Amino acid sequence: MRLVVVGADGRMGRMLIRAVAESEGCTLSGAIEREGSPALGQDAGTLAGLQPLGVPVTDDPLPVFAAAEGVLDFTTPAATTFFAELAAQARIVHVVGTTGLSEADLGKLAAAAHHARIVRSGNMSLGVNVLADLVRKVAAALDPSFDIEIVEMHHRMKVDAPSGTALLLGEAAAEGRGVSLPEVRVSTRDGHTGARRPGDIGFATLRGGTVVGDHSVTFAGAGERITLSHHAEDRGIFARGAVRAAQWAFPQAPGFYDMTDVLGL
Ligand SMILES: NC(=O)C1=CN([C@@H]2O[C@H](COP(=O)(O)OP(=O)(O)OC[C@H]3O[C@@H](n4cnc5c(N)ncnc54)[C@H](OP(=O)(O)O)[C@@H]3O)[C@@H](O)[C@H]2O)C=CC1
Ligand SMILES: O=C(O)C1=N[C@H](C(=O)O)C[C@H](O)C1
Repeated sequence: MRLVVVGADGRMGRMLIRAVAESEGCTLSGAIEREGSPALGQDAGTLAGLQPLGVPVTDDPLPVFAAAEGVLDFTTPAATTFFAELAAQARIVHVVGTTGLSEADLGKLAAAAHHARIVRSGNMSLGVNVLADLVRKVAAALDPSFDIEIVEMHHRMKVDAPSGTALLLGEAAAEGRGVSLPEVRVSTRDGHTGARRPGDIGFATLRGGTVVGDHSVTFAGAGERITLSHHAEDRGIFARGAVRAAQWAFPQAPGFYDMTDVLGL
């Protein structure tokens, strides 16, 4: 499968180039960066710490998308909605790892999914998606008097909060409990907040250092607590998940999919 990496010089972009190069049945057919990026013109393999792959980084996505079968996109919301339109025009697979997307951004992706095969997830790792399944089951099994709190920690450069993974886990908890996350979500607490409202799902965000991604979901009841957690140690888990998603989506019909479809969860 001919794959393009957009945001090629990013933390995930470089990891994705490596994952594509190491995946059987995949070749890197293009690497895109934004206009003015110092990576433009460099070989994508060299950029990712590999031998040269003969793929120069460019800021012109049109010819690159036209010659590709899929695009791996871990960039920014503005870039992702732009690339979704191009992927729809080219009728190719678009794997979206970008987090911090607004409802309006998601609407644009849904529109693009009439023609593109889009797989989007706040976390492309197998471990987190299995964790989400467990969270859904635990939330359904426990009575609603258990308070649900989600804590995440990421590196100091992360720009969005709560993380896409925290929101994915919150959605799983809300689904298990049969409630709508926007109605029970509490993402900030400061000052005299009053007592916890029964049924709320709380989010706490920590930022610092080089943490790849830590998430935990605590179910706190009267006299007991259950905590389920995941610790990402290497961004390769997200990159390999993204390549797997692209390969899964290749034979599918146009549509909007997520990692539960890819992994059959
Ligand atoms: N779903 C998942 O499993 C995971 C999701 N993520 C998400 O992926 C996203 C990227 O994370 P990360 O790699 O750490 O971030 P980085 O900032 O390191 O990488 C983003 C890259 O995209 C580039 N970029 C921005 N705009 C454009 C554009 N218009 N065209 C081409 N390239 C562009 C940036 O360039 P420049 O810096 O020059 O602006 C940068 O190189 C985040 O939203 C993060 O939360 C991360 C890990 C796993
Ligand atoms: O920005 C990151 O680094 C990560 N972002 C994703 C998120 O928002 O959950 C996935 C992973 O935790 C790393």
